[in-house]
Amino acid sequence: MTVEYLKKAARRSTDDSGDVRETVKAILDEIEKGGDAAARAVAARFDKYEGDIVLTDDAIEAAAAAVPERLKDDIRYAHDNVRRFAEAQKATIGDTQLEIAPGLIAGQKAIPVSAAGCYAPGGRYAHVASALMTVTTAKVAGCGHIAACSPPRPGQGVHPAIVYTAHLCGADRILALGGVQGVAAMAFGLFGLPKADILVGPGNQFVAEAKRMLFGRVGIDMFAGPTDSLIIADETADPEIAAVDLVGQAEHGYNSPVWLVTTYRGLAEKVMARVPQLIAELPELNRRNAEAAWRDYAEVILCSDRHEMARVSDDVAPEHLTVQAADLDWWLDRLSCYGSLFLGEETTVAYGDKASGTNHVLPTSGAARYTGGLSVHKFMKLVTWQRSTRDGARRVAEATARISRLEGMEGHARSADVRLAKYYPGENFNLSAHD
Ligand SMILES: NC(=O)C1=CN([C@@H]2O[C@H](COP(=O)(O)OP(=O)(O)OC[C@H]3O[C@@H](n4cnc5c(N)ncnc54)[C@H](O)[C@@H]3O)[C@@H](O)[C@H]2O)C=CC1
Ligand SMILES: O=C(O)[C@@H](O)CS(=O)(=O)O
Ligand SMILES: [Zn+2]
Repeated sequence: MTVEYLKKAARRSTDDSGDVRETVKAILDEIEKGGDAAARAVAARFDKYEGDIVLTDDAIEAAAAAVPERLKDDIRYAHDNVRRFAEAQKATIGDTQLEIAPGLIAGQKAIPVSAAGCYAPGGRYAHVASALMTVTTAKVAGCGHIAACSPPRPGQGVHPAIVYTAHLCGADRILALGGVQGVAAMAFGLFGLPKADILVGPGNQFVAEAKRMLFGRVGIDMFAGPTDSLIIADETADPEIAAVDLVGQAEHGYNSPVWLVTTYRGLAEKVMARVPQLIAELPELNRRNAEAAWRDYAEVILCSDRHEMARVSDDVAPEHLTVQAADLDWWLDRLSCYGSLFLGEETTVAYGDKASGTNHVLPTSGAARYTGGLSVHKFMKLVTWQRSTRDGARRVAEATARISRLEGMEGHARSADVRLAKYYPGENFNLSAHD
C-alpha cells in the first residue's frame, strides 16, 4: 500500500543551497586572501562585532563568573556524561596487530589528529551543548590543540556559558568568531591558531557549506546543518508528547524539517491540531522559527504498517529519530538510517541534545544514510603498519612481483625482485605474469 501524506512539505532543506554556495565561496576567498583583518571585517559585517577575537584568560574568567552556579553544576553534570560516553566509545577502537604469516606482522594504530577546530553555533540560540559535544570529544581523543569558535553577540561577545563550557571541556583557545569566518579562521590558522586538521561542530547552512567546501584541505566530522527530526508513532503513542517533541525541534530554525510517521490517523489528526497551538505559546524567536519550519518543511505521513513506517524513516535518514511505539526491540533491530535514535516515550531528542551523554552533533539532510554523528573516533586516524623478517615476506614478494607484472607495473614488480635476489642469491624464481 502506498503512504498517504496528510501534510506535505512545501520546501526542501536543499532549496536555497545555490546562493549559499556562492556566498560561502566568496567569504572563504576573501578571508583566505585577507587573513585576520578580513575575518574581522566579515564578523563586523554579519555580526556587528568589532571586539577582541581571541578570548584572554581574564575574559574566560569573567564569563565563568557570569554563569549561575546551578547552571554550572548542570553543565558539569552533562560534561561528565558526555565525557564518560566518549571514553566508552574510545575503548571500542585502538591499536592492534596480526601475524599475517610467520615473521610478517601487520598492525593498526589509532592516532588523534594534532589540531581540532570546534564550532559552537550561536546565531539564534546560545548552543552551550555544542561546545560540550565538540570540545569534550576532541579532548578525550587526545588532540594536541583544541580551538573553539562561536559567534559573538553585538557589543557583548560570545555567550558566557559557551565560553565557560568550552574552557571546562578543555579548549586551548576560544575565539569570538561565528559563521564562515569562524570556520575559516580555524581552517586557515588565523589569529595565532595552528591550522586545524579537522573541523567539527554543527551550524547553519553557511557553516555547513563552509565545512563542505574546505573538506579535503581539512577533515570534517560530517554535514551537520539545520536540525531535522522524525517521530515514528503507533496507536500506543501519546499525541500530546509527540506534538511537544515535534515543536521542540522545529524551533531550531525556519528550515528545520520535522516529520510524523504513523499508522494511526487519529493520532496524526490530534498532533496536527495540537502543534500550531503549542507553537503559538512559544516565545517570539522560537515561535517564528517553529511556525516557518512547521509550515514549510513539516510532513505527516500515514503508513499501513510498521514495516512501511520503517521504510519511510530509513528513506528520510533523519538526524534525530524518535520511536514512540510498541516493541522497541523490533525497532532497534530494524531501523538503519539515523543520526541518533530515541526509543520510547521516556527518552526525547532534547535529552540527547543537552545532557544524556550521546553526542548531539549529528548528520542532517539525509547524511545519516552514510554516517553517524560526531564521536571520539572522528578525531582518530586509524593508520596501519607492517614489518617482516626476510623469510616472512618471501611469499608476499613472489605474489607481488607476479601481480604487479599482471597489472603492467614493472617498477612495482622490481621492488620485490631486488629483495628476492638479495635474500635468496642462489635461487631462481619464476616472477613473470605468465605460466
Ligand atoms: N546537526 C546538528 O547536530 C546540529 C545542528 N544545529 C543547527 O545549527 C544551526 C545554528 O544556526 P544559527 O543559529 O544560525 O547559528 P550559527 O552559529 O550556525 O550561524 C550564525 C553565523 O552565521 C553567519 N551568517 C548569518 N547570516 C549569514 C549570511 N546571510 N551569510 C553568511 N553568513 C551568515 C553569522 O556570521 C553568524 O555568526 C541551526 O540550524 C541548528 O538547527 C544545532 C545543533 C546541532
Ligand atoms: O542535534 C541537533 O541538531 C540539536 O537538536 C542539538 S541542540 O538542540 O541545538 O542542542
Ligand atoms: Zn535540538
